[in-house]
Amino acid sequence: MDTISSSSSGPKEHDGPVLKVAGLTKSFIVHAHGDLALPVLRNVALAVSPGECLALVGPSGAGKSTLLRSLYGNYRADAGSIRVHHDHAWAELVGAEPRTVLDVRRRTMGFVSQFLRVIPRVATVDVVAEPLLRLGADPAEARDRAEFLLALLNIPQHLWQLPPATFSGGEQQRVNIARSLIVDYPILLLDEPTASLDAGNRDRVVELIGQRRDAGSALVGIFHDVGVRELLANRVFEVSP
Ligand SMILES: Nc1ncnc2c1ncn2[C@@H]1O[C@H](COP(=O)(O)OP(=O)(O)OP(=O)(O)O)[C@@H](O)[C@H]1O
Repeated sequence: MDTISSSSSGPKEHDGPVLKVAGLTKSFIVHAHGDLALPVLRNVALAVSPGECLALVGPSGAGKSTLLRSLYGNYRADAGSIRVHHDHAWAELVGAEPRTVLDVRRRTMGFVSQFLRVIPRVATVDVVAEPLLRLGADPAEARDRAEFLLALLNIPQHLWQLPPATFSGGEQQRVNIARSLIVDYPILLLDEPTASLDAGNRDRVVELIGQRRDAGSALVGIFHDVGVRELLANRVFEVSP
């Protein structure tokens, strides 16, 4: 398979960890039950370096998704620190201003989820190109790269001009992967990136993500498929309930 390169500065800028988590603690407050506190993460500490892929493992309900979403800033931590190497410095995400979190997401830390947040009426090729355009890329170059990724991920060409709202689950997932990989993020969070894919597409996505790891991205992921985990992860992190 072709190796893709990006117009962004690329992941290999820093030796040592690019993501450092310490003392991370998170409870959910369940308002329907008298503001009951449900502790999920207690004192989590981890670090991930360029070229590494850390798999989050643990039983269902242990807190893997909560940890991944907390790293991306979707959930607010109660205590602790999430530091990301961003713009040649360290950005602390716990307690950060929303604009800091958004800037880290735009340039440094991508998230590949199972589900595409469909934007109505926007053509698939533009959905995929958008993260690169936001970084100021040339529109023709962003479009070329979007088309390249869509072809690589087996999205038929006649679908590229249509909005992905009516696509199958697996097609939407591949559009989402193309959109998440169009920027060469130094850190990539992966939530079951191959969940609804057939074997051929799963292998292609695994290869693409493996290329990112080998090119120096730091990956943290949830991979329920043991075969996928074994191909991608070089370390595991046990999330305890
Ligand atoms: N938004 C929320 N509000 C309240 N409780 C939540 C919320 N999200 C998750 N939880 C609870 O936190 C715990 C951890 O959930 P989480 O989804 O992180 O587990 P997981 O390890 O990813 O599980 P699985 O492997 O089944 O996806 C569960 O008990 C869940 O019910």
